[in-house]
Amino acid sequence: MRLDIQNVEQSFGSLRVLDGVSATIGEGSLVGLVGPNGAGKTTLLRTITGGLSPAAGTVSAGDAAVHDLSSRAASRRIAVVPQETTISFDFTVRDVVEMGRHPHQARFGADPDPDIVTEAMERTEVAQFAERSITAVSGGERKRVLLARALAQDAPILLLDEPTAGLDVNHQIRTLDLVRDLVSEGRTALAAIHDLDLAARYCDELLVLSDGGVLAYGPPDEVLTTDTLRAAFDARTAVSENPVTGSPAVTPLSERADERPETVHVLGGGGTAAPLVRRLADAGFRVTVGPVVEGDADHRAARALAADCVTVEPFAGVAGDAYDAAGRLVADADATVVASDALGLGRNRELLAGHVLVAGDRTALDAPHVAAERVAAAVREGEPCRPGAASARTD
Ligand SMILES: Nc1ncnc2c1ncn2[C@@H]1O[C@H](COP(=O)(O)OP(=O)(O)OP(=O)(O)O)[C@@H](O)[C@H]1O
Repeated sequence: MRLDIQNVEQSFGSLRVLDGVSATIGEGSLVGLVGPNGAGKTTLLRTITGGLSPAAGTVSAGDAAVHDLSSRAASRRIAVVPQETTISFDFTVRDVVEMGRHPHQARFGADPDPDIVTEAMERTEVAQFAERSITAVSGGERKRVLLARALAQDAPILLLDEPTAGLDVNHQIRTLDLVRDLVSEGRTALAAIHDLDLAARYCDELLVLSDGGVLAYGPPDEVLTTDTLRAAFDARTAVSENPVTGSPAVTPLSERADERPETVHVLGGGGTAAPLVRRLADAGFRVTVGPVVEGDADHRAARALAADCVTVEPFAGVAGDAYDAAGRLVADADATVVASDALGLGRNRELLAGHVLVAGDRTALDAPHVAAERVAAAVREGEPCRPGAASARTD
């Protein structure tokens, strides 16, 4: 069933939290709702379920406007796993999961499908403590019980508010695997997820909420860019590819860039530049890189940091264009670092004339923090450039 959110507005007193949010979640897809604290994710989820009436706009589940439905009818279409998991009454786990069946029960009739409760408990791995009081299970277990309740509700649309928060790594993965299974069975899911890497790995699309509006909505690898993350979270990040899952991986970087407006150019090759590039970026420098071989570790590090980078084809050698482009980056940089003198300076010697700081030997590889500190100190002192001293070392 499709979920359609059209121009939804929501305010608390004078605080405008949602300011014209629109998105369509297609049937059978899992969309991750991401955004900074206070962006309005929970408010949007509560508005979709009918828990809050929108100040303006509409939410449709399939062909019905949710806010025109009775709460029973709405609950047959949309099930929720809330963020707040405190349940203080002394119900058993099974009682709580059975509550999910209310929308399907006639007032004095039997549940038309009682097995669904057992199945929901098995799928969420809570059956083993079904008869225990809900007050006597851990926070993570309670979260899974609430997921079981939502499954028992057997609604085509599933909303999840931080389904993995407080879960151990094993149950984070199992929970999202289960949500993925539910989606492949045809359910439509919208899940607020703070962990961007998990969101990118599991969701078909990400909806980035920021300042009450939709900042971006699309496949994770299109949405998770350093620019969007800066705009949404006001954070400096590197976006790379998770080597195991192939999905985007977001690494937040420290925010010292403003204190260090200098640019450092790194010359490397064969993976020698990557450790230093990361360290320098983390120390707040703007970093440029190259020439490096297309697709190698140095190139991947530069791409993850959205750093200006000159690349050459594998085995092609550095051709004139790449050489000139690298020359421009060197000329624009406040300092240039040769990550490893194993490169042999060769033609680079010309490139570097007047801009040289050689990190030297294996320091950049084996102890990038030492090399980065050295570069930082030299740049701070303003004397990294000894004209023509291409072979000068600081180690
Ligand atoms: N009942 C309420 N009364 C007043 N303000 C509220 C209420 N509920 C939420 N807010 C405010 O609305 C804004 C959005 O809150 P919301 O919980 O939707 O954000 P969120 O994106 O889910 O945040 P988080 O990532 O921290 O869970 C926040 O500034 C919050 O303080």
